[in-house]
Amino acid sequence: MRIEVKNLSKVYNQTAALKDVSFSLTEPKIYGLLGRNGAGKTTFMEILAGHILASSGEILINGDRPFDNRKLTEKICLIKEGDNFNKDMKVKQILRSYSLFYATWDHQLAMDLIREYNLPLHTKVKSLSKGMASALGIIVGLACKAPVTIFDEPYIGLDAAARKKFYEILLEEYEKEKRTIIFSTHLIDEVSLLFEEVLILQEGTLLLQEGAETLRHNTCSVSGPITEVEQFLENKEVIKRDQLAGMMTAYVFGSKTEAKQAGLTVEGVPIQDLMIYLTEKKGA
Ligand SMILES: Nc1ncnc2c1ncn2[C@@H]1O[C@H](COP(=O)(O)OP(=O)(O)OP(=O)(O)O)[C@@H](O)[C@H]1O
Repeated sequence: MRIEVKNLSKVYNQTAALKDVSFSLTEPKIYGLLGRNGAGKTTFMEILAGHILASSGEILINGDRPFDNRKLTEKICLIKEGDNFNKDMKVKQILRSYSLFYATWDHQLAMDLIREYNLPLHTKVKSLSKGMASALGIIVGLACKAPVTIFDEPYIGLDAAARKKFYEILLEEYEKEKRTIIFSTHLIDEVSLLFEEVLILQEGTLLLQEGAETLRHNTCSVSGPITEVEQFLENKEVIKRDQLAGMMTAYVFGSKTEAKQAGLTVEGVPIQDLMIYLTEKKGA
């Protein structure tokens, strides 16, 4: 589905959460929506899902506005950090209600995931542990197969193994059938390999929208003796430098080929460090 964000602003009382943001998501991809605390990510995702209204500007999904638009919201699923479900309903009832809402619901996948995450079908949401409630969110987000699926820090309380399983299944399902997945997380290093495109919000404005491959291609981590690394860094934009025992590792904008030719050890730059650098630089 084509998502067009046009001059989007949202003001809560005195706080401007989004300030005249414009961009488009034109293809089904896995998008990483990143940014520091309070950057406006949740606000954006809630407007996109039709849960709240913008103060000005708009989001159009295939040309339509999502707010109060049942035909469109049946194609969008937002899974948040918590409070996704009615606490007095049992897991089984939650699955049933979502299966009725989403025409694309995959019952078999939901049942497989219930087994995978060992969730009790007859327990009320209020009696689930934090991790179990997150697992239920993930199950719903995956099984609804909504053409626009949004995960906003969906895994509070889930352990590392359960999160890894989630990433694997997300990728597996995405490979079977591409859809627009927007993923917001602070555990960037864990998830960044999934991202095909990265958007960074900074204090309510869009700082960057770039293909993940391009980001990886245009940056590199170089290591070697301090003098050789410093020589390579001359006239380049440096993201980060670390020194230890006469050796230096630096993250830098530049081509990996050039760094290899300089005899340095070359690796990729973690997207998390890039995000920190870009948001600090703008804020400085
Ligand atoms: N309901 C609300 N009422 C008042 N201010 C709000 C409300 N929701 C968000 N804000 C403010 O809007 C700004 C953006 O918040 P938002 O939750 O969208 O950011 P975020 O990028 O999702 O942050 P985090 O990573 O911490 O979850 C913040 O300054 C926040 O305090």
